[in-house]
Amino acid sequence: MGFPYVLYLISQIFIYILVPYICLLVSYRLILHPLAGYPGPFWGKISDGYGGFHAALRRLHLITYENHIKYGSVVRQGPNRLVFNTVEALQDIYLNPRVDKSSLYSLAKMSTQNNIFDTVDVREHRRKRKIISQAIAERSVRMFEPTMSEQIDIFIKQLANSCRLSESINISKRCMWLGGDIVGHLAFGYPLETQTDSSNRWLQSDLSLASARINVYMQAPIVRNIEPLLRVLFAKAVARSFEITSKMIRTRLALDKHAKRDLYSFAADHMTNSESLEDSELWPEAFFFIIAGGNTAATVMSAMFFYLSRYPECYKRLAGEVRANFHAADEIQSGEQLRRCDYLRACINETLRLSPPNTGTLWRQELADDKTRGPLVVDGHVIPPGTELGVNMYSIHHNPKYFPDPFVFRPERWLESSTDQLSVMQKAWAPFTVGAHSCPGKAVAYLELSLVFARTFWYFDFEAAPGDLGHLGAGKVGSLYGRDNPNEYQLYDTFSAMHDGPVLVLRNREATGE
Ligand code: HEM
Repeated sequence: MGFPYVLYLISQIFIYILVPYICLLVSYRLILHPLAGYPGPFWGKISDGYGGFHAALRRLHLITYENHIKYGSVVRQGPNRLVFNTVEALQDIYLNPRVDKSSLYSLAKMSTQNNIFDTVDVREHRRKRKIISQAIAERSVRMFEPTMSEQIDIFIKQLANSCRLSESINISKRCMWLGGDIVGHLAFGYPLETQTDSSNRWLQSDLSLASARINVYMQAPIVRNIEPLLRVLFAKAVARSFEITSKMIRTRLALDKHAKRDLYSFAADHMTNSESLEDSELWPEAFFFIIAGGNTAATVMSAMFFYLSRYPECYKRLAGEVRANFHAADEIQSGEQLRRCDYLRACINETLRLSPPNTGTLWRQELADDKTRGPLVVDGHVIPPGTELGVNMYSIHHNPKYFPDPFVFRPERWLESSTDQLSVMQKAWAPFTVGAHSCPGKAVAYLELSLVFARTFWYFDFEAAPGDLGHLGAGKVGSLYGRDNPNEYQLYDTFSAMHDGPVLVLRNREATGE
């Protein structure tokens, strides 16, 4: 066997084995895995400020590994990206009229019309925001409360049912169904009924996929070029999403404009509207509502169930507060009694700190037509035009400079800290972000979370399921990428985070006699 033959053999091995292997590996690690949105060995710990796709790049050594917790207040992510971890940067970026959403947001567009989220034109965004905010402003939320309340009653009834059957409950799933059903009503006035009927439950997983898509495109815009291929690969998912959206639209259009307190009733006169999703300006907004409002609230609920089942002192204090403030289940609604539940609000705020649903970096950029003289300065750094900027939400919420013992669930910090410390924490706490694009759904989220927990504590006691089941959702000792803390609820950065667990067992409260 001569030398040329060996060379030939090596080249054949390279062409037929190594090249396909590398292609498969790259497509699996870079595209399919992050798109699928499932936790696995190639997902980075979010605390590094990169999460999702960048974790995959890092694994392939295509980017260097730098991390806030090790490297401090600002890290470079790629040639034109800076991620900060300070209060100064939060204000300099998100509250700065010279800075707005990065053009990356336009990559999220799904139909021919933009929605509020993927609109990067400042004036156009302002117009949409004015209309949409009305639908979820505090006053409108009060009118929507009876509908929300009905959905929460279904959630409670189903928990009671599982209690009766002595079932362990994966609460993450229940919260996803509840969150989806509430925003289905809020957006389209439509009963998705995922809590009671399993046939529409695929919607939540498809929406998680849509959210992972946004994340991948924002982390690596080049991947957007394979969208036509993805539409073929995920044709079934795309078709059924369009089918259900059309059904929701037809059902809603058959009713009077003001028959429901939903987004349609507020926006119908102000946005172009048509039965065809392609032409309508309103329906992409309503569809975005389901992504924005369903999964986010479900993440906070799941995380709060997790932390309360791990911190018995907090559990006891919250149970005591709820049971002392209300005398009957039907009193649990918005109003003075709910407002008096300070510890409940502190638990929600502490969960939003530890587990913000938008765990990653919300990218911003200096406006292209910025006429202001002088360079843009963020936290003392001069920023070259075109640089993408952001503060990583997970990192700043775990920065010990602002939150002592950052990994500990301590709702008391929101009630018992000194005025100075409280002011520091409030400036660094931004789960709804701040500025022109901050979340307009905050009032909906607080009411939903408060009612869910007040009613759950009214009817039940709960704890983590025994054995291995009870560890679902927790970090595991020995895991890589910082996922080794058994007391930390695990989130996966797919723009609006994914999660699984905790699994709980519930008991009916004896005091209620049920
Ligand atoms: C705990 C629950 C929630 C959290 C933590 C949250 C967080 C956020 C964040 C961080 C943004 C900014 C995203 C960005 O700049 O890229 C946002 C935007 C938005 N959220 Fe929420 N959200 C929650 C619930 C809701 C709910 C319940 C609704 C609607 C019913 C909603 C509707 C929206 C809308 C329409 C936007 C786009 C605002 C704009 O671009 O001007 N959110 N949310």
